[in-house]
Amino acid sequence: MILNWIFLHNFNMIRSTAHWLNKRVMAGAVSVKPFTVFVEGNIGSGKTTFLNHFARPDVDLLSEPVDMWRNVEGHNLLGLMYENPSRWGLTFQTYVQLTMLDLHTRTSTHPVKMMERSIYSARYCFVENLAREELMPAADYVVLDEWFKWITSHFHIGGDLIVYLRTCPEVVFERMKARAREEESCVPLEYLRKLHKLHEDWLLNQTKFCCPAPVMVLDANRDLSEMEEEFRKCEPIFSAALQKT
Ligand SMILES: Nc1ncnc2c1ncn2[C@@H]1O[C@H](COP(=O)(O)OP(=O)(O)OP(=O)(O)O)[C@@H](O)[C@H]1O
Repeated sequence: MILNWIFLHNFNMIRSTAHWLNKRVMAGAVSVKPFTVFVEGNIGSGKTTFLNHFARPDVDLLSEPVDMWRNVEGHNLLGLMYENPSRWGLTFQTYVQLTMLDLHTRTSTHPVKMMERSIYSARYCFVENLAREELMPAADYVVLDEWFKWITSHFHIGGDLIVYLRTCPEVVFERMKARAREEESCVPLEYLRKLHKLHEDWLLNQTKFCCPAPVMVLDANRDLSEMEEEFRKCEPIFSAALQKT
């Protein structure tokens, strides 16, 4: 039932987004502001693979933000955050917010801009999880939230579409173990379950936080080698933007 709903919802959304985008392209709007896609999903859901699938000269790809957090003047902020979230949570999240703002505000001459994650998932999933798990003092949470609200009300973050790579926590847990990223070696399945729930509430159920753009849901549980088929569902939207060139 829910899968039918997702399919119909996605189909209608692709049609209306492609139509709307065509109108923008015809009006020449894309050259001013690229069609901006945020690729979201749990850890290990295949965001980088998705972005790489769309690597072409006309698409501006901003992928692997995690690399920026692993070496900040010699400090591995991601590693510190996992070692001691209560001590380093605010430091790490402040830096994530800064890097996301940098990526959001970078200008682009390409008709399509695709970003891995956004300032929204940082706030609505990761910061929220730290606070709920009481790994972040209430005062730190409030300060981060004040920054978040100020940034999102004073800058044009401007997402046009969110692609949600939807997975089961158990599936991404296996992928995460297999890729063996050093900082993630102690991440338990429970952490992925909590992040999954936060993504679901934000992007699918839309119960707690507002969504900054329409959401397209893809089944990302399939083997990464089979994901091409899912990725192709986005082609009509991106082709409409690329017609400009
Ligand atoms: N705002 C954030 N706060 C805390 N940790 C974060 C945040 N964003 C990402 N991370 C951490 O960074 C690491 C990378 O996660 P992310 O989901 O961004 O990329 P990924 O797993 O490499 O993506 P994929 O495998 O889908 O391509 C994870 O260990 C995750 O917990």
